[in-house]
Amino acid sequence: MQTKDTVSITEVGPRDGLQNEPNIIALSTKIQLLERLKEAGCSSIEAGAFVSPKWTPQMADSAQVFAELAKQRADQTAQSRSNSKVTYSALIPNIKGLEQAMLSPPDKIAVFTAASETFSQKNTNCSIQIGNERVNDIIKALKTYAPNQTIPVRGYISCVAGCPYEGNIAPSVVIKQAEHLLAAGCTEIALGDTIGVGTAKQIQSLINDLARSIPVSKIVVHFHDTYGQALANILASLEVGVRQIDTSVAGLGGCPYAKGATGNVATEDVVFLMRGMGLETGIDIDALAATGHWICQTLGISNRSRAGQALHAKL
Ligand SMILES: CC(C)(COP(=O)([O-])OP(=O)([O-])OC[C@H]1O[C@@H](n2cnc3c(N)ncnc32)[C@H](O)[C@@H]1OP(=O)([O-])[O-])[C@@H](O)C(=O)NCCC(=O)NCCSC(=O)C[C@@](C)(O)CC(=O)[O-]
Repeated sequence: MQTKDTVSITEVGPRDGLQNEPNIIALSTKIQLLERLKEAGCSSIEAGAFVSPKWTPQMADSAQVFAELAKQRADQTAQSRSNSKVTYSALIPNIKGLEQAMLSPPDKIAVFTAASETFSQKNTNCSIQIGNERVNDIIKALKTYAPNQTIPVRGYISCVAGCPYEGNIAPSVVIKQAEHLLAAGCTEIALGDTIGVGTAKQIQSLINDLARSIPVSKIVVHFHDTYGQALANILASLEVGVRQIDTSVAGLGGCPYAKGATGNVATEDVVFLMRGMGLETGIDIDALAATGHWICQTLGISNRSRAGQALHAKL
């Protein structure tokens, strides 16, 4: 449960970030990244996706990732388990994905939909309506897999501030979609500005509109930084009560179905901002910056975090 001075960050680099890398990434690199993020204090991490390997080959080894996480947890003593409790979540598109995920159950699952018909087709090969039916099926099936345990379900909505194919998206479509996801049993709604076109006033207005039917405590902001607006949009979201933010270490990522889209806002930049505002994230920014530098070196890519670069230059 968050207090007034706390912000909850979900690190999505291992999923949203790595899914876009052009080269296949070794399982050991993924495991090491997860370990380093945990050591840096990240307490909520989206660790993989049980999507079709034909569609997103970088996530094809997610079953191994979650098996390794389960093994690590089993090897820990009860004491160290409670000291280092991290919520690992997985993206699930359909029943087949859920079946595979439940072999080493994630702590949380994330279903994903869109506020744009065209994006829904490009990303999941189905309409918004069919996507919603899949969400209903997944949540219903989840109860049979884990009858004695409540596994929280995040519901993503892509393209909340604009679509690469359809342009403007009406807030009413986002609201309707969020209401559907909540009614289906989602415990939180992640607003994806997939192509980073949202601006502060627009985002604030969307959240205020949404907050009429959804408690703001259930809203997560998931901003890509393509147009350099993500930090401003996070600040605007905080002003209207949002306390859950998605970020990606070193700004890893992009979107395979949105040309030119960059990664999520960098975790280092957000932690730097939160620290300055006196909002606690539980993340050690130096350890995080070292992790951002390490993963970029390992993958041979540039670090998109401004704070991460500055902190690393001082080392
Ligand atoms: C939804 C599907 C699966 C439909 O894909 P489809 O091709 O329509 O699936 P299908 O049901 O027709 O089945 C075709 C084949 O795929 C297999 N299949 C079917 N499902 C699975 C599965 N789960 N895992 C493994 N295999 C699967 C299935 O078994 C069958 O195999 P075959 O008989 O041909 O050998 C596909 O479109 C898909 O995987 N899409 C996901 C693409 C993706 O990873 N996108 C990125 C994540 S979303 C995102 O990044 C946005 C977000 C969340 O970050 C928010 C934001 O920023 O906006």
